[in-house]
Amino acid sequence: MSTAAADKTGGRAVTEVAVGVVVRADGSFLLGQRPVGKPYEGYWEFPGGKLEAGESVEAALARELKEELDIDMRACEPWRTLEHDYPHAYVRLYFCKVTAWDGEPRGMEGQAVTWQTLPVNVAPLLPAAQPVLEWMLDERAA
Ligand SMILES: Nc1nc2c([nH]c(=O)n2[C@H]2C[C@H](O)[C@@H](COP(=O)(O)OP(=O)(O)OP(=O)(O)O)O2)c(=O)[nH]1
Repeated sequence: MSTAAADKTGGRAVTEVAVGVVVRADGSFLLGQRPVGKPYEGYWEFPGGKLEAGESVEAALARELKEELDIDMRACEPWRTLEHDYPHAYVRLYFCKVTAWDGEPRGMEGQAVTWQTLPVNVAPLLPAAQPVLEWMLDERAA
């Protein structure tokens, strides 16, 4: 018998993803460009990646930020969760604000990285990264 969850995901497993909104004191935030060979290559995204088995969101994010950007995360605060149905996967994204880290971010996988403010001047963004910009605008207006 199908359940609501199975209907929503089309019977697929949910891919859980830890995503960092890495924010500097001046409000600028980091975007990276997805490397060649990944789904949506060339699209801009917030840094992060899939949780490994048994891994917490925070541990996954710290690992991904080290692997992708060579920074050591020091402070991370869970922010919002978003689900998105892509052709390649049904994803659940755990967005966290990262406000303290050691090191200077650089693209360790050959990807471009950029500090941005609103409105961003890069495109396209991943479909499930776009709402983050609206959340930031909402917070700024509050
Ligand atoms: N990092 C990140 N992923 C996002 C964002 N928005 C969004 O829909 N996603 C999706 C795209 C992918 O389906 C998934 C992340 O998986 P990924 O392939 O980048 O993860 P990974 O680095 O662990 O990949 P892998 O090469 O190890 O398989 O989440 C975002 O802003 N940042």
